Amino acid sequence: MTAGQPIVETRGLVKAFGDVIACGGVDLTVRRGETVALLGPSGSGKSTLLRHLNGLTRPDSGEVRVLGVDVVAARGAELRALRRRVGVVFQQFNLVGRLTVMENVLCGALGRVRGPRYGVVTWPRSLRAEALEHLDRVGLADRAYQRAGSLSGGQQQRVAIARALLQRPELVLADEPVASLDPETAASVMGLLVQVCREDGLTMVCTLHQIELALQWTRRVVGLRLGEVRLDEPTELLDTVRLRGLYLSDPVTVP
Ligand SMILES: Nc1ncnc2c1ncn2[C@@H]1O[C@H](COP(=O)(O)OP(=O)(O)OP(=O)(O)O)[C@@H](O)[C@H]1O
Repeated sequence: MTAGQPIVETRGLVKAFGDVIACGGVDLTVRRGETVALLGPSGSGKSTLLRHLNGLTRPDSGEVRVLGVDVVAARGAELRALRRRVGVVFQQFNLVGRLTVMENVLCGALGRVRGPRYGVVTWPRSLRAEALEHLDRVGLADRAYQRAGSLSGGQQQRVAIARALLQRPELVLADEPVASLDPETAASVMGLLVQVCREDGLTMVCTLHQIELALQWTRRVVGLRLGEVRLDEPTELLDTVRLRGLYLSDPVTVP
């Protein structure tokens, strides 16, 4: 893909759960290399929008194209192939606590090997070396053979980032990646996530609750409210006061 090419495109994306309109006709284009934060109050549809991007949720109507793939039409092998190109970072890290840090990171490469793996030594040496490099990038190479469950929340999320990188993704989706962390750890993990994505030229879309982190680390903010895009601007044009407008109890428009 060339620079600036659309990586994510949604057109008229509608998704309702009963009477609740989670996405009310969302048009969104994210280009290669962008780092985008989805902001908005609880229930504004951020996670639902994100889940459409790797086919975890299917829309009632509208189009979703990711990395050139029609996600709405994709099934089976095509959807699995797309998901191998999309790294996901979850709020709760989703590590296997009883496995070592290294084994958790290696799980990011499951789409690149054939057959099951039992223990670190059954993975190709080249993948182990690559996993260790990513652990080094997130500052945890010295913890490679420790049980993942024994790490702090911030460390576990760093392992999850290394796992996502080992997938060699083109797009990273992060659903509230720092919501479970204390403010200082949240800021450093968010900074790390953006830094590694930039270093590798990856496109990143995340949902966030912290306005300050969006302003500090992402290049563009898409503000949602009641399932609609109310704001879509480069971060450099935004400030805390304007973004707080998204969260007011019943704003007609964001100033
Ligand atoms: N699987 C589901 N079943 C029923 N309702 C759902 C489902 N998923 C989402 N919703 C509803 O859709 C709306 C949007 O939810 P969503 O989780 O996308 O919002 P959000 O902005 O990510 O919220 P939060 O910041 O609290 O995570 C909410 O009213 C939610 O209750």
